[in-house]
Amino acid sequence: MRNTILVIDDSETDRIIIERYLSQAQESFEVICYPEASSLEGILKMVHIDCVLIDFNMPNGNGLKCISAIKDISPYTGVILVTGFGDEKLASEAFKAGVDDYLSKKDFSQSRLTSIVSNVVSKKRIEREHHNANAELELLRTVVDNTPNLIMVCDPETSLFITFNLALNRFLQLPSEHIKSKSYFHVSQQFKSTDEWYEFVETVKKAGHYKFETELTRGDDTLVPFELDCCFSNVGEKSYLLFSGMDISRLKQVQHELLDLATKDPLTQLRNRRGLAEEFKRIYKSTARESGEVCLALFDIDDFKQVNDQHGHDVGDEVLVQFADVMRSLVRRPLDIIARAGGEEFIVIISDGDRDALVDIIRQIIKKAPNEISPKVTVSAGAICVKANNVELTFEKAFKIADENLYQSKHKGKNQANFSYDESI
Ligand SMILES: Nc1nc2c(ncn2[C@@H]2O[C@H](COP(=O)(O)OP(=O)(O)OP(=O)(O)O)[C@@H](O)[C@H]2O)c(=O)[nH]1
Repeated sequence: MRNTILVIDDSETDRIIIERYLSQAQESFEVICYPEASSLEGILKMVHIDCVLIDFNMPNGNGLKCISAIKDISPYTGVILVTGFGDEKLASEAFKAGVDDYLSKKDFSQSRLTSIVSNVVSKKRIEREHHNANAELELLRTVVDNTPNLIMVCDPETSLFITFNLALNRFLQLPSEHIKSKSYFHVSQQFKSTDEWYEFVETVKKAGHYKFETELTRGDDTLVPFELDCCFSNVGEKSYLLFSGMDISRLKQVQHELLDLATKDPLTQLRNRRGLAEEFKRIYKSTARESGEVCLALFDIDDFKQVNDQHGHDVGDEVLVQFADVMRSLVRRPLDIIARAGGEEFIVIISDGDRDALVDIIRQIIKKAPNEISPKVTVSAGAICVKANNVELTFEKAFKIADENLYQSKHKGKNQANFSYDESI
């Protein structure tokens, strides 16, 4: 790399000697010479100068006066004061003013000149690189502190926080000195013991990079869903566990809302038919394991067209909502399902109980509906009740049989339920 040296000396002979010495040096120097200091500021602003050699004694002022100007404009340009006198007092004054070195014309030689210039140039380069690295670090720290993501660095041995960003202060509502005495366990209930922590550390070590979803405890003790990205970093002899955590509560809420939109009937707030076949399969399998009964029933409001025709569509809607409430009041076990199949048709899947209890729930719905719904309506049902480990039954087949029984109920005069049991399938 070529270094640019600016020589300011009113003696032409000295300028020529300095230029020749530096040009012949092993290091690559580009030399610019000026007889006086008036254009110093302009040059420093326009050209990158690695080092200025300035003569102490010049007709329009001494070199010392220019030093602070050089330092102000270009703090990482080296300054070497050149003088013909060379006394100790001047040297100490020059260093106080900020020169990087001092060269007396008395013991001027090519090797002395080039070695002083080289040293000053490399010293200033190191200072500049150091300054730039610090500035980059500071910039990085600002970025890290301004990211909304949680950045946490933990000791893999103790799980203690080594360092973290401001987002963690805000999340925990704690000052840094308090956080530094805490560990990852303070923010997460993910691990029940230190053994589980070590197991996790090993998993990250093996995977290199590990991403997972978890809940972190905020300062106000609320649990917030987070996606954590975790990896190992070695600095010197020590290993650190780095976490970068993104708050995914909004994402989870949107996912939940989308799932609701996809699976919920907006009028009755019951679920719709989506995913019902898989759910029936799951319930059927687990009931079969316990040799229990499963009942699938189809309900249809009788003469519903007349309700709409006589009272209007809005009242018809209200009837549907009221019937949903009637079913909710009777079908209440955690595994039970009530869904709107479409129009005025509903599906109930119940499994927790013996056959008589399940049949009774279906009959109670039919009995309760006319008393609870206004304008008064009756309801018909078709159902299938089976001992789950007795017969193989898919949702589609159960639905078809229940639908045939519903047809029978309508055909026989409505306001009733008809059932099929495993013996007849
Ligand atoms: N208000 C309202 N009406 C609906 C909705 N979905 C379907 N319907 C109406 O439900 C009525 C169903 O009529 P039908 O299929 O003839 O049956 P029904 O009058 O109940 O006669 P049966 O089933 O034989 O007792 C139709 O008039 C549909 O327009 C809804 O979301 N809201």
